Parts: sequence; structure tokens; C-alpha cells
Amino acid sequence: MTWTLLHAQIHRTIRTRRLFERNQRLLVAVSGGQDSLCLIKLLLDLQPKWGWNLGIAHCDHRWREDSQANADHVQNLAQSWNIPFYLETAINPVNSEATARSWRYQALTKIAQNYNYQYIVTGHTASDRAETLLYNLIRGTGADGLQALTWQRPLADNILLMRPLLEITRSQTEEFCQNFNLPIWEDSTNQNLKYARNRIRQELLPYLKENFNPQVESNLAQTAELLQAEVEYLEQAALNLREEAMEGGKNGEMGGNHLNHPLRLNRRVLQKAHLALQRRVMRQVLLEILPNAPNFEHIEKLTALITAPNRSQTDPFPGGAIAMVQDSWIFIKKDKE
Ligand SMILES: Nc1ncnc2c1ncn2[C@@H]1O[C@H](COP(=O)(O)OP(=O)(O)OP(=O)(O)O)[C@@H](O)[C@H]1O
Repeated sequence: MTWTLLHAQIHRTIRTRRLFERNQRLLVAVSGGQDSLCLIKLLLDLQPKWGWNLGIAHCDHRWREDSQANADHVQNLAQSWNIPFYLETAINPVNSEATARSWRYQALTKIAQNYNYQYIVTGHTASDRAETLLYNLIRGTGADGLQALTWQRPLADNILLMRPLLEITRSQTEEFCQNFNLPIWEDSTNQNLKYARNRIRQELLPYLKENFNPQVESNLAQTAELLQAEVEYLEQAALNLREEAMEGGKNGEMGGNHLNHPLRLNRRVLQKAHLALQRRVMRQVLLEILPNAPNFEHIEKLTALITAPNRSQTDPFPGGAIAMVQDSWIFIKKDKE
């Protein structure tokens, strides 16, 4: 077997980021495209060093005419490598990108649960990360949306989704597949410019590369990487602040234990904190009480109460909750209280 720089890089990434341990069971999600073929080939080549137990999962969305042929193609590859193959086929053809995605993650989780895999591994790359970051930025997301694809995330109890290729660009996976003659299954829907994702990939990023910075993809991916750690840090700090604000400060100025009263926040505690944390605390609270994710306006409205005059109150939030100031406290009353 030829050992390339990419093999060395992935081996190092897995080790230093502690993505996998030795002898684990890894379920690799293979669509047949260049990224997931590159992923499975790399993991197969590293397998003797790590002692993993590899399996391949494929999801047939029945979206394209050639989807069954695509599934057969991946199955043949699994057979030629002598590793278990698991197929999930949609009962009804899925008809949008978003439904396809959510069905796919459910299907992969089901396979992992049935066959005792703790890890599902996908071929998301730095290029996907850059695209996701741009996509979320354009839609108007806060810093959390700019983390854009993390190295791992829980999919269900005891099942983690892992993305070891996040530092590798799509041109690298393409070159790798060419070097090893891996039979890529081209997805015709990737060409369809009806989808915003494809326009970002095929029009916006090439334009940015050509006219602004040839390294734009890796740079955006790195930005997502930095933001991920920063968001994690801020979320934790906000959680601590929120707990303190619910207690009424270090000395518990109202006396007694107020931890059990989730809908009351002490303004003096919040006033000492930075606006960034004040907003995050309010967002965390709203996430728990609103029927849908809070937007910028909802968060600003609640944050304004931190310094508003006594007896100020908000108009009702979706679902009917109202927040009001009473001396040092902001009370948030749900509809039926
Ligand atoms: N039909 C499929 N069967 C198995 N795995 C798949 C399939 N489609 C995609 N994957 C896995 O997901 C990875 C990302 O694929 P793709 O970029 O097409 O996904 P996406 O639609 O952008 O969704 P998301 O980024 O939310 O996963 C692939 O590298 C592969 O590991």
C-alpha cells in the first residue's frame, strides 16, 4: 500500500484530536462521492495500525433515477474490501435536501443502534465547512451558526457523528481518488444550481478564490474552527452567569435557595456582565420558554430589561410569555402562570 501525505495527516489528526481510539467499531457513511470514498480508503489503510472494526452504511433516498445503481455500486465496493455493508432505503422517495438530510441521519443512527456501532463517520471536508459558514452567514446567524460543522456531535444516546476530514479540501479528496483510481459515483444533483448550496460551491467560492484569495476555503474553515472553541467558551460562561443570576448573586441577596425558580433573573448580577454574555443568557432562557428558536429581536427585548426602569415589561413573546422588572429582578411569566 502507498502511504501518502494525506494518510499521515489523517492519522495525526485522529491521534491528536483523539477522534477514535484503537479497536473501536466505526460505521462509515459512504455515498459513493469523492469525499466519502476518500474517507473509507483512508480508514481502511489506517485500520491495521488502529485495529478498528469498519462497516459501511449507505442510504438510498430514492431521489435520483440512478439511486439504486448507486447503492449497488457502494455495496460492490464493500464486498471487494470484505467489510460489512448496511443499506437503508427510503420507503417514499424524499423530495427535498432538508428531508433527505434528516432522514439520512435517522437511517444511519438506526443502523448504528442495531449493529452496535458507537461512531458514525462522514466525509465532510474543509470545503463543506467553508460553504456552510458562508451559507449561514448570508442567512444571518449568530456566532453559533458560524461554527459550521464540528468535529463531532451526538446523534443519539451513545452515538457520535465524527468528521475526520474537516482539514482536507475537496480538491485534495479529488486528487486522492484519482491517484488511487477510486470509482467515484457522480451525483447529478450536485450540478443543479437551483440549490443555494451548489451555487455557493460552484459560483460563489470560485469567484472569491479567483478575485479575493486563493486560500479562501481553508481560511474560512479555520475561522469556523476558531469560532467553535470561542462559542463553546461563551456558552459555558453564559451558563455560569445564568445560574448565578437565578440564585441572586454570590450572597443570594433574597436569601434561601432560588435555584428551583427557573424564571427569575437577578439584574444586578447581569448588569456586571458583558453585553455578549447578557445576550447569551437571555437566549438560553428564551430557548427554553418559546415554542420556536428565539430571533434577534426577542433576545434584544429581554436584554433591554437588564437596565430598564422598575416595572417595565415586554409585550408577549410567541407562545404568550411576558417578562417584567420588579426591583432587582426580571420575572418571566409563561402564558398560564
Ligand atoms: N446517501 C448517502 N449514504 C451514506 N452516506 C451519505 C450519503 N450522502 C451523504 N453521506 C455522508 O454525508 C457526508 C456529507 O455529504 P453531503 O455533503 O452530500 O451532505 P449534506 O447534504 O451537505 O448534509 P450534511 O452536511 O448535513 O450531512 C458524505 O461525505 C457521506 O459521508
